[in-house]
Amino acid sequence: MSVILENITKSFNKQKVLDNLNLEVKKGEFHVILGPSGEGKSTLLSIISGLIKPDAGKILIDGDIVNDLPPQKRGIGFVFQDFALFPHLTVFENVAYGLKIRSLSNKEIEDKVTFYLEMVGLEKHKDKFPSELSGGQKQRVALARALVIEPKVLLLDEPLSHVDAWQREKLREDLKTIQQKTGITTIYVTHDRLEAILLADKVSVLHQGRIEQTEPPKEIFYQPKTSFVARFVGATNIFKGCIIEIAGERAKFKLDDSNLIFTVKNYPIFKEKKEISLCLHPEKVSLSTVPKEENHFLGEIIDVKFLGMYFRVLIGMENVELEALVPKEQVSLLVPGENVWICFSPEALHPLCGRPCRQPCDLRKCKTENRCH
Ligand SMILES: Nc1ncnc2c1ncn2[C@@H]1O[C@H](COP(=O)(O)OP(=O)(O)OP(=O)(O)O)[C@@H](O)[C@H]1O
Repeated sequence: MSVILENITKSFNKQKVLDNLNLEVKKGEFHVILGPSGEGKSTLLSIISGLIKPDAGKILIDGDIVNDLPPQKRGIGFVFQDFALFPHLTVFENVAYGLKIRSLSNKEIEDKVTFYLEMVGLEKHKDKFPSELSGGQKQRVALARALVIEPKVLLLDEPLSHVDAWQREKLREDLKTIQQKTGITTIYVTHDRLEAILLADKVSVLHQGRIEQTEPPKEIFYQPKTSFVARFVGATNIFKGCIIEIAGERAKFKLDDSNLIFTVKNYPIFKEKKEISLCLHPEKVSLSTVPKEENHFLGEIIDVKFLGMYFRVLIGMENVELEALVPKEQVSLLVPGENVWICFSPEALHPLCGRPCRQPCDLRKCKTENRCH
């Protein structure tokens, strides 16, 4: 079932948390809402489920407006961050609870609970109490309990945040498999960009009460459209400057406060003398002892941080600092104080909007000066 939110607004104590928010989740989609803590992610899920009423706006499930339907009539399964299991009931009884209050027969309850406990890999633990389970197992019970009522939509509120790192990976994989198997429309909120990449068909980034960009994970990560999205997904190199020349497939971009000129792919929104910001993902920068690529600049290594498989390298060049994420094989190059060639392709640079649009931003449609820029 599809879920559509139209112009949802919600304030607490006169403080706006959601501000004319629009969102479209297609049938069968695994949709991740990504945003920092306190941006209103849980509020958004509570509004969809009916636990909280919006101050304004419409909630549509499968095309029907459900604003006035109570939570139990919306056909929604909810998995909370903190499991919210009944401590005095066994795993089986926790999962069976939603079916009992719907007055199903004992046989139907037995069959459905067994089916979903098998799906989440907990059939052997059905007689245990929540206190006898690990965090990951508790969240599997919560997932089975949400699925057993066969909801039209599954909402998950940071379900992996109280699960240890080892179990988190396995549970994340299982969640994706279960969602694909059941085909249930799923909305998953998180502040963790890795979870968003690994799980989502589509990611929506929430900022200042609105969805700032909705796209598949690859586009969100490599083609962020606002500086907030860029920073949040790790595209930390953001340059302000001006398009000074356009020639066919290429444009020249001069950075503010520097003599540096980058060669950029020519985007339809570019015009000569246009002021714009470009972002460059640190992964798209390579460091070399010899100049490579259309963009190559000599810089000085300022700092090197070890991140496991990669090094995060801070390099300075002509009033500009830039981050590169480079594989550890390049470690011999990386000595603070040494010079190094900073290389990247024109395609690695992406234009950003000056300010967010009311609708999720789409630069391809944004050809005029006055909408996004
Ligand atoms: N019932 C409430 N009464 C008053 N303020 C609330 C209520 N619920 C949420 N808020 C406030 O609304 C804002 C958004 O909260 P919300 O829990 O939706 O954010 P979140 O993005 O889910 O954060 P987190 O990732 O930390 O869970 C916060 O400032 C919070 O204090």
